[in-house]
Amino acid sequence: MTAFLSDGAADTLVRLTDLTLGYRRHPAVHHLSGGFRDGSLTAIVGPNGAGKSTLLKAVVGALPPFGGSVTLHGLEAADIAYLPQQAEVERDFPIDVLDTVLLGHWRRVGLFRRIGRALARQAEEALAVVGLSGFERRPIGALSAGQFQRVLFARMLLQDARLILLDEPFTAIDARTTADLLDVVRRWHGERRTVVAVLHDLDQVRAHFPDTLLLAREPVAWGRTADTLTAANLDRARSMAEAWDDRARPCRRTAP
Ligand SMILES: Nc1ncnc2c1ncn2[C@@H]1O[C@H](COP(=O)(O)OP(=O)(O)OP(=O)(O)O)[C@@H](O)[C@H]1O
Repeated sequence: MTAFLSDGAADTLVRLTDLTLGYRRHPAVHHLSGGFRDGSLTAIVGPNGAGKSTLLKAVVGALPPFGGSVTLHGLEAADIAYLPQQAEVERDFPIDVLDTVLLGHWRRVGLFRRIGRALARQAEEALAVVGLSGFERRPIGALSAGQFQRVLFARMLLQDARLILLDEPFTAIDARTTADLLDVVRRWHGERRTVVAVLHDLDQVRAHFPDTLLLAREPVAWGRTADTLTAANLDRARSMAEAWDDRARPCRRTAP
């Protein structure tokens, strides 16, 4: 059975209305409607190229929709933390771990305000939460992929965002680091922040994520994880992705 979250719920923090997204007029996500509830913890899953990263980019406002809309209820830019895929994060510049974490504050304190002792202490505490005490003065270029991901989570801890969007946060990350960072995700959920994560490990999703959006260019199902990740829905997502033609012409379907 296909379940869809009602997008009219009063506690919806992010509402998607008949959202169609794409690049250079080629659609990547079609006619998606639904909502992320305030305080919910949602996984977005689907085959490669299903439009998962594209959807996160639209929610942060980095990609204007072809059609439909993203409505953020009572959220400002500073309330949103977005972690792109590792491959998209630049770490060639000479900056150390502590300063990277402190960048989590820039939207609130401004780039050129002096960082006081209290803020530096918060950054150190965030590093302790992710298991990186003692790494403060290490250049970020000298970290392993897992250590760097811990730094980015520490930065998000400092950001104190209401909506946290994570794009494949545990890809190429070892089991120990994944477990530690999943603890951070659970902590955010316990604090009633809204967390949305693009993930590929379905066992991990079933174990830790109460809600799931299954996407295959078009939405397949969106609701409680157990109702969404059924064999039938997963089969459907697979066949929808295989049937997709990347050279498809711009979408002409009208809203239902
Ligand atoms: N910058 C871009 N320019 C043009 N097309 C793009 C761009 N980014 C993504 N696409 C295309 O949009 C479609 C959806 O891509 P997207 O990265 O959102 O998928 P995904 O579900 O996140 O995939 P994966 O699981 O492989 O990360 C794909 O066909 C992809 O090739």
